[in-house]
Amino acid sequence: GAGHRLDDITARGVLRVGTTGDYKPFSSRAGNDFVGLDIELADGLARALGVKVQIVPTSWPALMKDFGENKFDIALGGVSITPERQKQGLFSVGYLRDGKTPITRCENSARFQTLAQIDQPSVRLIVNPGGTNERFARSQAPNAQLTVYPDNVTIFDRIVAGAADLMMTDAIEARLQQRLRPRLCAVHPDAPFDFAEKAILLPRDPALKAFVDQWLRQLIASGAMQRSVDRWLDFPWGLEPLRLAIDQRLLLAQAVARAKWNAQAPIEDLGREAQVIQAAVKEGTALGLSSVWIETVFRAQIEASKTVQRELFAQWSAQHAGKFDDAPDLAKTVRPELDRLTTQLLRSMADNQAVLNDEARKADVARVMRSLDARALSPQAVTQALSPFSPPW
Ligand SMILES: O=C(O)C(=O)C[C@]1(C(=O)O)C=C[C@@H](O)C=C1
Repeated sequence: GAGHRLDDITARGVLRVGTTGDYKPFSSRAGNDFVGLDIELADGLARALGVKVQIVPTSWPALMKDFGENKFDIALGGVSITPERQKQGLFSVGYLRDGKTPITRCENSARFQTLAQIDQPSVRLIVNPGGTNERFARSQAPNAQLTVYPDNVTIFDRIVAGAADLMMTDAIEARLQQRLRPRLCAVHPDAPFDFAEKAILLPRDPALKAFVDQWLRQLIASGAMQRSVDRWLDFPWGLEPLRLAIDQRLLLAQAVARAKWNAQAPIEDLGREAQVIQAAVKEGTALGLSSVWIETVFRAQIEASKTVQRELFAQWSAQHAGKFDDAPDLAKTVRPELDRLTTQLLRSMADNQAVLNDEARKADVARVMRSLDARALSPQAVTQALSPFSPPW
């Protein structure tokens, strides 16, 4: 029963942790890999309990239902203490004080200082559903035009694109997003509209709560909590577009391989390789990247692509596979797509030059870069593709 969950957890040897994975710096998901301040907290808590962590993905709208259905033991990831949630479970002591503040395109900062300014029919407010942000928007700005937008990750791009005027969210997230998206400004993160505390959602087991509270109090009192918060705010989240470009390029090697298999063409095309490198050097040097660095990165991507293709060819040969019905056209569709990714890769390299060259941030760079979907395709190709960014991988 709920009264003996600490015993259940220790007997099982596993702490099941519910988290949404869509809320930086607390909980961020890439594939099946979760990172962030609260993931680190979950790891630390499990270590203190002498058990392993099992992450259970959930969402803001489903959080309390999943908790009620015992899909996980505890939940964290920027979860605020609210009276509704307190009806269903216990909360640990708070580990971070925060509150709602607007985030908007910087030129609009002066227009959205107060709730009176925001609560107007002409104002287009955007909000993610199911959590305290939606509750705050509906209760504090009922006269504004409200768009409920379900993707917490791309919602900030809607503001950049001008599809919405502002969002009201926790100051810590507003601060982080203004770093990631220079056109956005957190309006008054030091003086939020309200106050809420982030805490760990717990089952109604006083023994578990006593253990968690004691552990958290020590972290807070020693200053370790503040150091973690600072570190996760400063985490190189901005590298994600670079990781995505590398991942997409590797995944596209499957389409290249299918086209070549059907055409019975060789995997290696040195003429095309020279073209790819030359185009990348031209475009990248204009962005301020060194030609040596560009060439190193693109050689690695090409080698990784050939690894994927060779592995697939070996598999298809062994299966005596025939031609594919759905092979794409290499020249008309696949290579233009690769060229588009070249641009994306170079831009994100240029945007992140300082971080990538910072010896002190090597471990964090590795942490962001490692979760590639293409790992399921070929671990060796992933190692090759990532090798220029922080050896050894
Ligand atoms: O475009 C191709 O033909 C590919 O196989 C892709 C690619 C690349 O990664 O850019 C890889 C190997 C070839 O030698 C040339 C280019």
